Amino acid sequence: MIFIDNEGHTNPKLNLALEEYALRHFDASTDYLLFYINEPSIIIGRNQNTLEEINQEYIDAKNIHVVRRVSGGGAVYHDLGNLNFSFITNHDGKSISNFKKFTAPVIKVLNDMGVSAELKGRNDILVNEKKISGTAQFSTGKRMISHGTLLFDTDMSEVAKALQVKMSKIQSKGHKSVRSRVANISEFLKTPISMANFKEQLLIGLYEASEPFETYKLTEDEWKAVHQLKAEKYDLWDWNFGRSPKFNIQRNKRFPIGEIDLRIFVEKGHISEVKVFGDFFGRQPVSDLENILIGVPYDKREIRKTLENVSIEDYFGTLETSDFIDLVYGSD
Ligand SMILES: Nc1ncnc2c1ncn2[C@@H]1O[C@H](COP(=O)(O)OC(=O)CCCC[C@@H]2CCSS2)[C@@H](O)[C@H]1O
Repeated sequence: MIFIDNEGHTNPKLNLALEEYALRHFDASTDYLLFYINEPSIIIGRNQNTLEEINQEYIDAKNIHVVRRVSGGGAVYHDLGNLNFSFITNHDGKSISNFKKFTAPVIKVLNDMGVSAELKGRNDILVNEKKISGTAQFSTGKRMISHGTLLFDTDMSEVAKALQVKMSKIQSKGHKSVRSRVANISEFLKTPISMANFKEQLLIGLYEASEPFETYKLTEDEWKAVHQLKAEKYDLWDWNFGRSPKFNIQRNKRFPIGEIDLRIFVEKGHISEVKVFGDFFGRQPVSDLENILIGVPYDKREIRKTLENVSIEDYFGTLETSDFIDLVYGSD
């Protein structure tokens, strides 16, 4: 087993790029272990609709990263109190759902620390019925990633707030997260230890489970390639938001001019169809407004920009542009 040194980076986009790079390009004749800790972020599963998983207003205000990962499963919150472990190994054709193999050594180390952790359900590690770790896998060709979180001393109020979805009435085939009661490992330790110490103990425990163990430092060229993958994938709105499965939203609201009922269809992150119904009267056919919105990324800033020079009153009578934007994107 070779331990990959991530040099203490805490940018989730860089860490996920490093993980994917190692999966695709590192020596396929050996196993790797990577640890990473991310600054506040929500990490979305491969097949999720990002907007159905996040509290957009909250994450904007708090500058929380939103990043999609390559593995499936639900959305989790990371901060500097959450340690991620990632095994990069060969794929034997069977073990793609064999989480046990990868979680067992981690659980053993926790048990040795006096924490009564156990694997529950398909892929959660629980202590006293509370989740302290969520895991997921991804495979490509002969290689696979089996990775998981370890809530050590994460700010739990942030977990709840950042993942509390406000976007209403969305329908999609996106994978929905399974919400659980969560806890920090530090709560279950008799003697308090720091994250650095926890990380070290975990590494030593995993080391004992699979000697020989050495550390690998990436070359300058490899780091360059990791940064390139970050720039071309993990930094992009198209990957983090746009790649969501198609969804539709239905919203209606009563205004002094009458009721407006809206249906929006979003594909590959862009508005593909809009239907506006209602008992309002405008000077222009509302289908013109529907057409203006087609092709626009389903993103509040982009929608605002598109409607900047559009006279909303032409379509509805007395109605503020901001009220219409709130109807299109939601303000709740
Ligand atoms: N950090 C963290 N760890 C464990 N559980 C969490 C965390 N954040 C939130 N949650 C809880 O899990 C559910 C979602 O559970 P769900 O089962 O839907 O999803 C997962 O567990 C995915 C784990 C992905 C692990 C990857 C490893 C490296 S990068 S991310 C969420 O609604 C919260 O209740």
